[in-house]
Amino acid sequence: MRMPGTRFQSGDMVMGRWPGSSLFYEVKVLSYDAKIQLYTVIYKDGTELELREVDMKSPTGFKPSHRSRSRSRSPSRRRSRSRSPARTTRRSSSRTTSGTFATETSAARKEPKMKEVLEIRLSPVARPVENNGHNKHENKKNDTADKVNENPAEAEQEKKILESRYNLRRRKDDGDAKPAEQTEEKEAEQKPAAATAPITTELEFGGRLGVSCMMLFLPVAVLGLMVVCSQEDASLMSPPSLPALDSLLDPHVFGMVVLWFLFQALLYVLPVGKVVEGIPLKNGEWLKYRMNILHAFVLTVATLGAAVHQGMDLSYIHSHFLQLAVSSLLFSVLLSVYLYVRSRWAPQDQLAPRGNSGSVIYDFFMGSELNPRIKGFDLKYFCELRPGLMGWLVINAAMALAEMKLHNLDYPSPAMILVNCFHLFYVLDAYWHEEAVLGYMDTTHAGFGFMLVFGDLMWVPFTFSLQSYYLVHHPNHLSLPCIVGIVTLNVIGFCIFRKANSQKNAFRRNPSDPTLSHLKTIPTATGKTLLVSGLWGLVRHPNYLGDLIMALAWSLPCGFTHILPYFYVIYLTTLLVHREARDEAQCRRKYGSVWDDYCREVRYRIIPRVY
Ligand SMILES: NC(=O)C1=CN([C@@H]2O[C@H](COP(=O)(O)OP(=O)(O)OC[C@H]3O[C@@H](n4cnc5c(N)ncnc54)[C@H](OP(=O)(O)O)[C@@H]3O)[C@@H](O)[C@H]2O)C=CC1
Ligand SMILES: CC(C)CCC[C@@H](C)[C@H]1CC=C2C3=C(CC[C@@]21C)[C@@]1(C)CC[C@H](O)C[C@@H]1CC3
Repeated sequence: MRMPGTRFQSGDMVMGRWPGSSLFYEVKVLSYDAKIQLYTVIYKDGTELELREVDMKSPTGFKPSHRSRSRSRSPSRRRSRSRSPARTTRRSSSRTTSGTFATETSAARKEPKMKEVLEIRLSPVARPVENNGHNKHENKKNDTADKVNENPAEAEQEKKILESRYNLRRRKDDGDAKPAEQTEEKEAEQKPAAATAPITTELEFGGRLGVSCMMLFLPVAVLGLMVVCSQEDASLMSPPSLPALDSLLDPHVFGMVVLWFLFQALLYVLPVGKVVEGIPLKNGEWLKYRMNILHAFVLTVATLGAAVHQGMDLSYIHSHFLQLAVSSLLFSVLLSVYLYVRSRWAPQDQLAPRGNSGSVIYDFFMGSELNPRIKGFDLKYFCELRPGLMGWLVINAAMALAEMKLHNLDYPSPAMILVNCFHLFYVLDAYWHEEAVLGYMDTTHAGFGFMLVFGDLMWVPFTFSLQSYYLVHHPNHLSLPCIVGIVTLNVIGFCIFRKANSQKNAFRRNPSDPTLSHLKTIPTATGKTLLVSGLWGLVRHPNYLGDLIMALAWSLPCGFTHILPYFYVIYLTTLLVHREARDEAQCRRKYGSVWDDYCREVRYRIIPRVY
């Protein structure tokens, strides 16, 4: 793609300086950000970094060094042989000239060792996700801490070297990198150019065909599961008796879905709760978010409680379950169309890196705009936590009432109580850690399109509540030891999930946090470090492990007669395995060969000794 006003163009193969050295490697130019005047380039080993124009040269005039022909090694392979990239910077240039596609300028060879180092600007670091607003600057210092090195003096020395040598800046589309300041001198030197969004070339989910199939199949699957769940024989093998199609779309029910969405939107804009800064935009602005979800939850419970007290029958949700799902689907489609249309006018620097392929169907599914907002109203953040997750809890409560009504019970069954309590606890935990969601992958990387809209507004409330829906029609007796066993399993899962997430969030907020000083870490070239001990040394995604253990505990109260209540476990396993692979690819791009070092250190992905 043509990038006006720049010396290098997207797709050009040029020589890019390896930060902290005088070595130049062949790199491919991916894009240019005019606002911060940095090129995103990719090295041959897959490391993506951002370089200034002064650190890039045209390939003509470079000669490969002698040894380069016989021993081919990428910058990071050289590094990984001995040390992490942070440490590599200490090595003398003579030792590092043996890479094939590493070539050294003759001028650079003559430079004294310290002068070889670029004028360094330390990589901007992760934005705090749970404590935003206080420590922007503190983080810049802290994230360079190298805790692998147990000797404080040496660690300090290493930190200084990093700080003084690195001129790396993480790719902006990694989401949490704050654009670095340019010196006035440099700004004057560089020509302004139009901001362009990188074109998505690697299509996920099987590309256009894959996402088209998903868009047709997923809604049908949700409705199919709901129909099967309500039948006496909830077997996936027995053909379900289908409801009349014209009964599925009820304008009254659709009105209720819209009302629910608007009610939650109203609670979101209430001027209560603190406002925090979230992820930065490509133009360097920080988005602001209001944290008032617990207020919204309490007000929702109070409003529904008052409505029930006034005679509203919550079991309406049970009797109109399918219609509600169809209306939510229709609402999701309409919202996704709106999002796609508005994304066509969105500024380039606000497009999501994964949803800008140029294919209508693919971009509609993935979402083109990263953070679509109407004034300050953030549609993605709002949908991720509010109408769907709260709707899920309301559906669960309605199912408990329906069970009592259907079976003439004074109280819901123990199985129903367990399922309701587990789900409530999970959602409340997410609400308690509301700010943490600002740092999760979906918030930082994903565009807001059909996948997430449908996921948030139809998939979450109507598939996550299948267990309680199932129990209405399929009571399951639980003995006391069973109850104790299931609760214990859920507690174990929750402890792993919470500890892993809190540890990572606290570490990203402040890598020098004294409560985490016992944990080992490895540094990366971006200035960020990775945890390699404790839960994060056991597997690469301990938070996923905890989530999966909880998922199992939620299904067990439904017994073993049918597979349907285990749908959530199957879904979550599939989603998290896929998500892990996506995250892995992303981290490999971000951290280069240090990620491989990390993977060697922490061998298993989600389940210790198994996977
Ligand atoms: N119930 C459900 O349906 C779903 C639940 N979830 C849950 O949501 C939560 C968030 O999940 P998700 O956003 O996918 O992923 P994570 O919260 O695990 O975030 C992954 C990021 O963490 C950082 N990271 C990875 N390894 C390390 C390490 N060793 N040390 C420090 N940082 C590391 C990397 O980012 P960087 O280095 O750039 O900081 C990586 O990109 C999870 O608990 C998950 O279980 C998720 C999806 C669906
Ligand atoms: C349509 C597809 C099948 C995929 C849908 C995916 C979504 C349902 C999930 C994507 C990421 C999610 C997260 C959560 C809920 C499910 C979705 C929206 C949480 C909010 C659940 C509570 C956790 O504490 C945080 C999670 C963040 C990611």
